[in-house]
Amino acid sequence: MTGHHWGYGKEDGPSSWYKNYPVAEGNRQSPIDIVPNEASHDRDLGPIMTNYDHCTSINISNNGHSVVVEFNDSDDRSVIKGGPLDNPYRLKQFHFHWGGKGHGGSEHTVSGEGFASELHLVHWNAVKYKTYGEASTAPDGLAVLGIFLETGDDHRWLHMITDVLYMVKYKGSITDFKGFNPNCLLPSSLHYWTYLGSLTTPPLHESVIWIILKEPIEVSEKQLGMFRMLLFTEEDDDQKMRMENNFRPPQPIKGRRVRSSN
Ligand SMILES: NS(=O)(=O)c1cc(F)ccc1F
Ligand SMILES: [Zn+2]
Repeated sequence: MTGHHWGYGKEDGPSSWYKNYPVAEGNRQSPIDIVPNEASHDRDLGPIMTNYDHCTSINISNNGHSVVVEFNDSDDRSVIKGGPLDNPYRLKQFHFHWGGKGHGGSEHTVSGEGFASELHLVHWNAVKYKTYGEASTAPDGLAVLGIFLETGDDHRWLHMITDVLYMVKYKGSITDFKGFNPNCLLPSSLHYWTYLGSLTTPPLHESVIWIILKEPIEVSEKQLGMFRMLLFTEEDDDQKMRMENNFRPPQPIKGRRVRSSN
């Protein structure tokens, strides 16, 4: 019996995930709508620090839900620390969520406004937990750094990713992707909002400390269009489903507090 099938379509999309993943209706689900003037400014929330050693990227793949760049997480070479985190969290992978041509695409929204896309850098607490799997089910197990992408100028470094997307067009495809330093995808300001939430795809574990950067990065419409040439479907699948709108809409805040760095 393979794991539950889920997707972003009418039948298997976000509104039906609760059937196989009841935590979808839990008290700390993600994403959420962030309302800046309701966020509490916390003086003792320090800056976040990323220390990404470029030689830890391994491969890039299409998992049928997004395009994912995996990292070697066997030591603390590439970590995020500071801010709301009690210790360094190890970079495991990053991936994207995006919309269809011209509308929506991000998962988190700001005052109800969505962005064209959202980049998630996924880290796990290797100080407290032995494996990513164990951390992914613990309330302080994961830290995901979210970065909004808006359309505008070409992003000089995103080309390193969009130029190889043709190699991972189909679900299940994977190719080498070494020497990529995700520091090149960060905006100039590391000011952020932070709150306690969950994975935004099944299994929707409530194990994520979210850190969402306030400043979006700019990418061109052309670069975003490259993501939309990816497919949800496998090479031998006769129906070719374009990979787009792979985002979960905002979930109930359920009394949670969103904190803001200075
Ligand atoms: N979109 S997400 O950053 O919450 C996420 C990260 C994972 F590693 C696995 C599942 C996820 F949904
Ligand atoms: Zn994500």
